[in-house]
Amino acid sequence: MSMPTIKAVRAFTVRGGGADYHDQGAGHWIDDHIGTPMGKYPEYRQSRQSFGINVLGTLVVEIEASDGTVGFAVTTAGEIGAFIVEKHLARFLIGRQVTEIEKIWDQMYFATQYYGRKGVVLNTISGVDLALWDLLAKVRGEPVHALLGGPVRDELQFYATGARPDLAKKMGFIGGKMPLHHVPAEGEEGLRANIEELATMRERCGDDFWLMFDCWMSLDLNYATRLAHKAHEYGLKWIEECLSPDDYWGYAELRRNAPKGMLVTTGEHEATRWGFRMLLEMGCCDIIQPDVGWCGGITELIKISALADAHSTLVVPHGSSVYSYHFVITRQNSPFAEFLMMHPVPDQVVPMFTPLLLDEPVPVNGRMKAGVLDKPGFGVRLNPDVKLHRPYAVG
Ligand SMILES: C[C@H](O)[C@H](O)CC(=O)C(=O)O
Ligand SMILES: [Mg+2]
Repeated sequence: MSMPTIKAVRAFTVRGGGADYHDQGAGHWIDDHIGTPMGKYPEYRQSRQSFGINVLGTLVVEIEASDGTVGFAVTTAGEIGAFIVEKHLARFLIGRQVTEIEKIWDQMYFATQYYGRKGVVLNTISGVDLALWDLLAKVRGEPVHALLGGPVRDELQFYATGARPDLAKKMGFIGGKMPLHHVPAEGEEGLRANIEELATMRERCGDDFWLMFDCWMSLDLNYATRLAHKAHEYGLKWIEECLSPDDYWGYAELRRNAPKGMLVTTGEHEATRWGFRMLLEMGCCDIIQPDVGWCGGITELIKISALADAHSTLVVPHGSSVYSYHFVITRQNSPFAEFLMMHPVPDQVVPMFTPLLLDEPVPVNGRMKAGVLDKPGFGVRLNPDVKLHRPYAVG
């Protein structure tokens, strides 16, 4: 069977929400005194935007095939990503068959290795990879999950990430992960405030609802260990991303020190099979949380997930909307998924990448039927009302 070839690669940037979900307006829960590694500086404590969490913006990668089919994907990489796509990566795609995903990934990774390996370069490679999967699935007239082996369950179950687990419970989610608001530099008072918040949510949500803390790389080992033990009294299910992603040794120690029954999770800022190999072989966590838009795309997540499975470790991808749903529905070692609450309060469910995509599915009563994903590609369209900017158009 002759396959179409790749005719054009285009990279756009977008501001305001979308894949850079931290790029929100004023008053959003996601920018309200959340603990970060910059929290040691009082002037950067109240707002993550104050230290530039949203400087990148969204990158949209569009890939057009010789038969006119267009695949696309979105990730967090903005103008830097657009430069890398148009000036460097496009050469590995133009003229290739749409099936050559594995070879293209290998060439993108090793051609950028001298300045890449992680971070914005891997976000960008992920965006190209996801657009290739979208394109191939559209050419074949199938959903991406079918290319990955098909669903292993009838529906996805979600926990919600947001400042109000009590509201998430009312909306049918299986759990609520809240941001940790105070960092070690805020002392014992901050630690007490963190625990009081958990106690309040436990009171409102009852004993059986999952509650988790997302610590967004903001703690040190000693504080994380103390927090974990105090939070255990309130049945905290897991403690997430406590330390720097580079501190594999700290994570291994934290996992040894954590109270029995509490899970240690991390990995949303980790990338590639080599990065996750460190987390898995060093026994850093109970659940890995790769973001498919940052870790290397679907091509790399397949390898990361297989490695995790061999280490009896669950894979619950970070955010990433449809790109994650199409993967999670196909894997036994991904028993549930994350839904990031992007409503500012958040008292209602809105699409995670709002307003960038059309047809982006959302959980209903904390669940999503597999059939909702039965559309060609990732099943989403770019919203024509959102203004795209192409800074590095070639030719
Ligand atoms: C709420 C967290 O600080 C972050 O914005 C999202 C995240 O880490 C997660 O969803 O996990
Ligand atoms: Mg997180």
